Amino acid sequence: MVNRIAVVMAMAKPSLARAEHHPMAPDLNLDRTISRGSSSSSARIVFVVNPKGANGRTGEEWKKLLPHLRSRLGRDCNIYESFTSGPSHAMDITREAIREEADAVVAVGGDGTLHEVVNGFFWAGKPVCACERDRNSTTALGLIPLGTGSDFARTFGWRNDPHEAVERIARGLKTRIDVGVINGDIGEPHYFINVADIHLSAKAGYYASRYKRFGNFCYIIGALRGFMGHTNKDLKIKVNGGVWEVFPQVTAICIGNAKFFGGGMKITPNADPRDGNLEVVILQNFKWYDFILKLHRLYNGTHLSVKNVTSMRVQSIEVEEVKNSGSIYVQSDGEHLGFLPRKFFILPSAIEMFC
Ligand SMILES: Nc1ncnc2c1ncn2[C@@H]1O[C@H](COP(=O)(O)OP(=O)(O)OP(=O)(O)O)[C@@H](O)[C@H]1O
Repeated sequence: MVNRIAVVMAMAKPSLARAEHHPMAPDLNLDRTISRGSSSSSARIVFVVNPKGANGRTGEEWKKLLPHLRSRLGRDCNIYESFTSGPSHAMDITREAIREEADAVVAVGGDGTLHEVVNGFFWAGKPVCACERDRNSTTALGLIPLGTGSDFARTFGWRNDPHEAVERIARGLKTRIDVGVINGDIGEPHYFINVADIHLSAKAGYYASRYKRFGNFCYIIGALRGFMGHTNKDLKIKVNGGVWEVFPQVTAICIGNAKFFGGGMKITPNADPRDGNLEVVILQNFKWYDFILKLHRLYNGTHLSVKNVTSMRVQSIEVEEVKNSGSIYVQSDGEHLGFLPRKFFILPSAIEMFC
């Protein structure tokens, strides 16, 4: 699909008129057309760029990448770029791109940007679709990992190397991946692609996000801040719609569609975003010194045999406090999502992704 024709540069804003080379679909009302393929079948790819990702590095790397992007994809694709103006904007851009029949939406940034793009694939609890489009042709997801942690990419062994990422898109190979869903008192469901987590790690992540300017060091600052005032809590858990079970003195629960979080910690080492399951890892009765003694095992994914660590594969899991305090943090893909109770479940093969 992605290997033909010539580069056309159009640096002005695209009009709402139908694209000259894509008569069946309207031009995308996005920030800018970077390059225009010359065939009527040119794929339309929207790059959603967070210019502030990784402390501004994403925006700079994106600018440097453009000449390569044009030369590698420009012959075959109409390429659009759209810069996010702030939190949640990537969701709106993605929804608009899907409704306007984009062939792919590519998140350019970190896990937060990817998370928002994934959430943009859904609206009011259903996948967004282009009304007039053939049911068999959907919008694919792509990723140019350029964030601080870029943890989702690690599951596939992808580096923060934008040239490699462009190559994956150029190859055009795709795989269907699962998406996690979170329901709670938040009205609409929320989606995650990487890891959702509860209690200490989620609190640490909440604080880490305030210190992204320090790069990966933000996770250490977040962890130290998370420990302040932390107490392990008795939680009730229901797996796959079964019976409620009490897990005493829970330190953290991590629910992985993929393997890594917190800037490279292999927390759910058996998770695979293509297997229709979530891997749940429960840490109980951990003290601060346990993290120091066992940190290397958390990073290399050998912690499942450690005392007070439980793991299971689930399709759904509900988590509540035994005594409700409303203060147990919940995080999804590194984004703060409020507090318990919550239900998590898997949507198998929900999105097609360049791999
Ligand atoms: N223009 C913008 N200005 C400020 N914040 C933005 C802007 N666009 C998006 N954001 C927010 O920035 C957050 C973090 O971005 P992103 O995930 O790309 O980088 P990161 O946090 O450095 O990387 P990682 O999540 O992999 O650690 C996103 O969740 C998004 O809400």
